[in-house]
Amino acid sequence: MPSRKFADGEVVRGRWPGSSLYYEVEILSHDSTSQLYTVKYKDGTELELKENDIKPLTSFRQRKGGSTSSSPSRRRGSRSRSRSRSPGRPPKSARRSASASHQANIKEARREVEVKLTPLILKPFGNSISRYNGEPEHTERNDIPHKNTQEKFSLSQESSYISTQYSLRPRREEVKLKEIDSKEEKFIAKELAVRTFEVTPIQAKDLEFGGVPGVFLIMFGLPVFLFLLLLMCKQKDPSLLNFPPPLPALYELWETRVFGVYLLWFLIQVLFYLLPIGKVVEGTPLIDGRRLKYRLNGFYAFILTSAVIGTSLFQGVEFHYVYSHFLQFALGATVFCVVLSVYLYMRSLKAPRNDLSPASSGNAVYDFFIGRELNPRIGTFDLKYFCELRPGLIGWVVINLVMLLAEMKIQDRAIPSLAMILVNSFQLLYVVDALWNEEALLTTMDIIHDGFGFMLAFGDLVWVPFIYSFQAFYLVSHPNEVSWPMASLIIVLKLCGYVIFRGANSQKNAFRKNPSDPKLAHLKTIHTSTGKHLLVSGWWGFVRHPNYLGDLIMALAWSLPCGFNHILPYFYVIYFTMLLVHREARDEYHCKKKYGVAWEKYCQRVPYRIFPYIY
Ligand SMILES: NC(=O)C1=CN([C@@H]2O[C@H](COP(=O)(O)OP(=O)(O)OC[C@H]3O[C@@H](n4cnc5c(N)ncnc54)[C@H](OP(=O)(O)O)[C@@H]3O)[C@@H](O)[C@H]2O)C=CC1
Ligand SMILES: CC(C)CCC[C@@H](C)[C@H]1CC=C2C3=C(CC[C@@]21C)[C@@]1(C)CC[C@H](O)C(C)(C)[C@@H]1CC3
Repeated sequence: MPSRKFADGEVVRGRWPGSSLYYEVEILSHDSTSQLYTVKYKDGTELELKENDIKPLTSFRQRKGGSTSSSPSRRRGSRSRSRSRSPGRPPKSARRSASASHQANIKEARREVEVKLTPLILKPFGNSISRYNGEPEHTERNDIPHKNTQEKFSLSQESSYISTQYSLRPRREEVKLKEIDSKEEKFIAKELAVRTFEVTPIQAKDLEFGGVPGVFLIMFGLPVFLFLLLLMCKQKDPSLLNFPPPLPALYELWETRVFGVYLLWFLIQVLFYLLPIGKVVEGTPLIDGRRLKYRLNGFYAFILTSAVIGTSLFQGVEFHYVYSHFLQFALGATVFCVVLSVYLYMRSLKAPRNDLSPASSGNAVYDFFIGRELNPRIGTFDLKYFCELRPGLIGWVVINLVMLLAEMKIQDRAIPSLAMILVNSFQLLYVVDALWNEEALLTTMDIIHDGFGFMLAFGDLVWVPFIYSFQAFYLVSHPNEVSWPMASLIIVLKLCGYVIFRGANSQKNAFRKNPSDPKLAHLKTIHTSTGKHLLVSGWWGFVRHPNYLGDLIMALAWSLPCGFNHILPYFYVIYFTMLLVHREARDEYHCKKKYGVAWEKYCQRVPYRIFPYIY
């Protein structure tokens, strides 16, 4: 049996493939068949190396008077670029978790290090570390001499992501490096000037949602559609074959008191958001390396809201008012959302370029919809983050409760129907889960890529509370008796969906947080040119979006308690399938750009997107 020279866990120097440069790595495992070692660089990058490409730490010459200035952060002072991750600068979490002896090893190794790891910013937009270059082996490219800065930094017009690349250079090239750095800076500054929203040609960017006409239609069509749906649902026979009821005039729907109640609700949620309880975490790095801080207190806000609602019920507050003025509330929320969107657009005109969303295009209509500013904040108050989880999502649960009480009142029931209980508890679980796992929101497309504009404002503040509660609204005027065997089947379906949804989301979040989490050691991964890995087994080896699959199964379980008399309560499942299929396509587009051939490899290994053997 062939012997191995290095043991698992040993800290050694590994050659950066394609170069003669060595970096400190940790041996993770050894494959006796291929004779390859799997090693991990300090940034978490894992590679397979031959034994010849690995040297013990002791075989490196000790630098006299070893300065520790090899750290990119020290060399570059406080400039934001130094914050980018590189094999030479491990992420904070990795630094924290290392043992004391390992730390000593790292310090020792730093003194000896003969090379520099320089993160180079290639693109001026976005806040995720990504690049597209069409090949999975980032290691091969990094030592290519960059004679032509312009060529090296050529930017694909449609990409909106910041790209970070590790450049490996011997120490003696420091002076040259500085010259290149200053060229890079000039180039990036020039690029920034060119790639502003004012001058970016719209046609050069792939606009999503059908471009300007598409978003125009969505912005006017969706509110009208919302009111039509609610009006149809209130009809005795809500068949689609029936002529839709006429939309009431705006003045008939507007009630200042309702709007006041809505504002009060919003302000209570603002107050809860501002409470200094809950842990503070950092979001993903922004274009300039900054990481915004977010307080995770959504779950506390939910508990406090429940206490307020419980007390109000006890005090005899008439919650039926919300049901009897449901359309007026929907209009109040829509007006609020339009005002908010105008405010968001106006303030974005003054926002620094670095704060713009990678999705913004330069077209006023499109940007009003998609959101021009990525993370609009008033002080530490993050408007998008707040709206995504609080007033709408918690509001949805409160509206469901209102529907449950309305059902009891209108149908003269002593207890709510089983169908209503199922719908309420399933959706309550969904919302509590979102608030409990609040941190996961920070890596969603909405936070990382989309700006805060009409789309998310309307989605968060109007669509979620007034459409996602549609099944409960339907049951108030269209009772459906569910048998216990049927209820049991629906519960099993809901739980299956939840297990897939939560399992997939938790697996990915844990992997992104710590790729070498021992709990995930059994999972297979492929590495990508960005240094990040993609899971190709476990949930993410089943289909490419297992979390969407779970979410859709849950959506079906929410509609089934409404029975099969009408298609209307299945509207959510139909809409949600369309939303997630479209979202999957958007994500696919971004991932292809980010991961290039590695993504294609992943698609080959995991051919189905959402539904196994179907799509
Ligand atoms: N109820 C609702 O109305 C809605 C619910 N949702 C739910 O929100 C959740 C978040 O959705 P969303 O933000 O769209 O996207 P995902 O949580 O699915 O995240 C997609 C990202 O995950 C990473 N990724 C993709 N494949 C892999 C892989 N194989 N291994 C590791 N990482 C991978 C990529 O980012 P990177 O590599 O950069 O980490 C990709 O961009 C989902 O559960 C969804 O169902 C979403 C929309 C609406
Ligand atoms: C109507 C518009 C054209 C589209 C609106 C889409 C929005 C309704 C959704 C976009 C992404 C969302 C997410 C959730 C709710 C719906 C919206 C706002 C989410 C908060 C639901 C709970 C989940 O657990 C989640 C992962 C936190 C979701 C994040 C995305």
